[in-house]
Amino acid sequence: MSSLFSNESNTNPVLERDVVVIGAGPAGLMAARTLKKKGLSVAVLEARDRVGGRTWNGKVKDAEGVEHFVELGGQWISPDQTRLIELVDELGLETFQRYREGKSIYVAPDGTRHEYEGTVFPASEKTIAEMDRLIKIMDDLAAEMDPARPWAHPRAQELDSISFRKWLEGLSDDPEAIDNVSIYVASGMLTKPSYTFSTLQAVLMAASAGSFSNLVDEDFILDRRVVGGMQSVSRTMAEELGEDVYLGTPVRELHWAEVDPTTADDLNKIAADVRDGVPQNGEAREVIAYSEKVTVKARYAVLAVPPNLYNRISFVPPLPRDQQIVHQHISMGLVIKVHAIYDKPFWREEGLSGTGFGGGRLVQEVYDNTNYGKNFAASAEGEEDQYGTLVGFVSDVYAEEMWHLPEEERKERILSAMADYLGPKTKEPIAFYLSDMAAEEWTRGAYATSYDLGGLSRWGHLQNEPTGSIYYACSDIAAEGYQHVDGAIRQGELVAQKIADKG
Ligand SMILES: Cc1cc2nc3c(=O)[nH]c(=O)nc-3n(C[C@H](O)[C@H](O)[C@H](O)COP(=O)(O)OP(=O)(O)OC[C@H]3O[C@@H](n4cnc5c(N)ncnc54)[C@H](O)[C@@H]3O)c2cc1C
Repeated sequence: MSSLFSNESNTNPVLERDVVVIGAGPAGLMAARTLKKKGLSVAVLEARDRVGGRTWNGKVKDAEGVEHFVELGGQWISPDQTRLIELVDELGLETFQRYREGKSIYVAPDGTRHEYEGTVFPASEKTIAEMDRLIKIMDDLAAEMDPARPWAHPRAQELDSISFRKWLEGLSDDPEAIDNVSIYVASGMLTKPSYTFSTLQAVLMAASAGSFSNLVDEDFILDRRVVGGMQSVSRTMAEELGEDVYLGTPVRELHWAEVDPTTADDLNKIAADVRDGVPQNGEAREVIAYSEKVTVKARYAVLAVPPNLYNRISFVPPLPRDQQIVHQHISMGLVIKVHAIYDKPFWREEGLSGTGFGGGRLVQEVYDNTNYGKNFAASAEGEEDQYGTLVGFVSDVYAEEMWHLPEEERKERILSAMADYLGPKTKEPIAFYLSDMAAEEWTRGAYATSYDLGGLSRWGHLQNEPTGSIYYACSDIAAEGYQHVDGAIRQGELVAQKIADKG
């Protein structure tokens, strides 16, 4: 079979390991850590020059040159994310709670600003009752779903054939209630417009977090952060793995099977075929992962990259037809994470928590994201940062709109939208930074990938099935902790266990 890498001119060092792990995000590192603990040898090949994937500690400078700590990617942990909570503890890391004292702000569709306490938006009684009714319907559906097998839900096909927006519109004629309920999954989680993904996908998001009511409760879903940033979880695992982690090493080609030549169609000149990912009568064979720096021969591969990036790797032979089709129907969402730093958390002096919501607005959610513990700024161990940080999110179609604006106009529009919640001081941060991973070659969007309409019920059952000796691990194909770091950790551990069980 012709190949860019498997030829005589390739003089890269060849490593022999039990398992080659592709991707040093939380899923890949957890897989490698677990495999190593079970006595298997590993090599982790990571495309970027850092570990952590979509978790990433960054910094932004103010005009005085002070560097402020920002989390460019994943950061929050909720109480149901028990495997991640345990791991943080095992790694000797600590967490702190998001600031939540004081009143929250709700900006209604007519632009009026309301202060409120608790988790119920101060909408009209009718809208609140309607939201409660819709949330209850979602809770009931989520309770019926096994998040490991959403395609097995009794109404899977029906719920997967209708967009979340259309489905909500069929249940309610209150657009404010629909906007407010849909943001928890659409802009708030899948970061796609609610008319582009199915109700089944929305129910999965709820089931993976325990219930839809959990998604609605920001004090639950955005509960704690890791002192030193979520990337510290990956960094600490990578430190343990030491020289087994190879940075700046994108895997370009993965050899995984011998095809059965008898399946070739000579008459029409169609190459031999790989059926069902089980060549050689079901025998998995050695894999060889090629990169520009090293080649790894291994008994198994763990592909720990988001599904939208599978096709960046050249599989030799090509993957079975099922996989080739499925991978075309999984795509990343799109969201800009806004970081605005202030001399102090001014909103607290006004009795505000920093939390604000407004369904359908440019910035639909803002939170106090003030740091804790020693990072880049002047704070110390065990103390809160003296600077105040706000984080906001600009999702899907709004994110597209913002990137097409000149930089100053973009900043002005976003800060004005945040000021709708927390007042004019919001417009004067001492430092400002927008993170989104759409321009990152090794992610290409945020927060995570999901299926297009109908995809989950049609192909979801294939996403965790190994292909020969290739095992898939990523938060985006997780059950509990779906699209979250907890899901990545669970997935990494699960595939490591499956491989170890094979011996
Ligand atoms: C802005 C943002 C905010 C988020 N907020 C939260 C949050 O608050 N809480 C939460 O729990 N989750 C959050 N998430 C999601 C969370 O970060 C992800 O679920 C998690 O990082 C997924 O881990 P993973 O290992 O599955 O994939 P990734 O983190 O994407 O890691 C995959 C790794 O594979 C590497 N890679 C890709 N292709 C190749 C190749 N060919 N060869 C070698 N390496 C390759 C990549 O460089 C990357 O390092 C957020 C994500 C983003 C982007």
